[in-house]
Amino acid sequence: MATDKIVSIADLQAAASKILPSSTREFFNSGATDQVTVHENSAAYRKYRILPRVLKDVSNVNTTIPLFGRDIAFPLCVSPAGLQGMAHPDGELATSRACAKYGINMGVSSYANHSVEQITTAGNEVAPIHHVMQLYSMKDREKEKRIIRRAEAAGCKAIFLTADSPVLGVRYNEVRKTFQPPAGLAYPMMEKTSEQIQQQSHDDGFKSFNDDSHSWAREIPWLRSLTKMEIWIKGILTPEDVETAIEYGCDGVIISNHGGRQLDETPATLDVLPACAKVARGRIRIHIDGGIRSGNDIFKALALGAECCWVGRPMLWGLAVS
Ligand SMILES: Cc1cc2nc3c(=O)[nH]c(=O)nc-3n(C[C@H](O)[C@H](O)[C@H](O)COP(=O)(O)O)c2cc1C
Ligand SMILES: CCCCCCC(=O)C(=O)O
Repeated sequence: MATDKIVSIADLQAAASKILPSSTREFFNSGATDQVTVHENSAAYRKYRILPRVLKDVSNVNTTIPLFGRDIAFPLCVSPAGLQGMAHPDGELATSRACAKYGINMGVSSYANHSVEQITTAGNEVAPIHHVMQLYSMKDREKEKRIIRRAEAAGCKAIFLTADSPVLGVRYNEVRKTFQPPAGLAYPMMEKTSEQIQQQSHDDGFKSFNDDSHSWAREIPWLRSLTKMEIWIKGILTPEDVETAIEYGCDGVIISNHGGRQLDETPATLDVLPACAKVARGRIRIHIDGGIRSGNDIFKALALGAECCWVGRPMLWGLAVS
């Protein structure tokens, strides 16, 4: 499809899906087991209709919102997603430049194929942009500390602790295709070269780093003792966990099910948003991701209690066609 004919995220997905090799396409597009949650994340937005009031002056609308100490252009940011080098050689550098160009913020995955220093520099060369550093709870706490220190020194404003991944989701397509990151891609934040990555299966790689004994009491005070960056929890789906995040003094939560890639048959994030926003009562920031594919979707999420939306796959599809 000619890029000037791409007018929607569905078009972008179709165009990217034609270009990408099948194992990359499936790694990006699919989710865990039967992908019930992948589909419901987007379907949930179709359950709501928009009732407009008319004869309102819209000649001068302001879509900005404050986030991490400055205004972003509109209530959308780019979720942390690993392995962007599979979509485009510039990977996260290109994402950072695009976010800067459009005045929004970016999450940097611990499994980025470029370093946080390179990524923050790339965006800031275009325009001022804020980044957040995504973290998993790691077995090697010294390595985790080094990631935090590097992120802080590179100017990141927050840690997004991903809380929904004690183990990597069971993704049938990754098993069927024996998914392996392509040779040549490294994880500089995890201090892993391409050669080291190739020596392990994708799943074993994740297991070898990830600490499945994680807990609120272990992670949050420890992170707080190490950094002045804001601490957000990514992957919350219940009002009870919003309340716990408040008790632990977290700055924000991302209502997220990891785009349906972790535990399948968790509810669509939009469906749990109102109850989560209700308990927050302005005591903690509430953002959302999962299945957001249009301005209408952003409008609905904001109407149901989110302050800002984040997107994962649309950015990967954009990288693939650029
Ligand atoms: C290919 C891919 C890689 C991802 N990698 C990470 C990651 O490293 N860390 C993380 O917290 N979430 C990761 N995510 C989840 C995203 O941050 C986000 O929660 C999800 O993509 C949002 O759903 P959407 O893709 O429907 O917009 C990844 C998602 C995709 C599609
Ligand atoms: C060993 C690499 C794991 C990358 C994990 C990225 C991720 O969170 C995902 O959803 O995939």
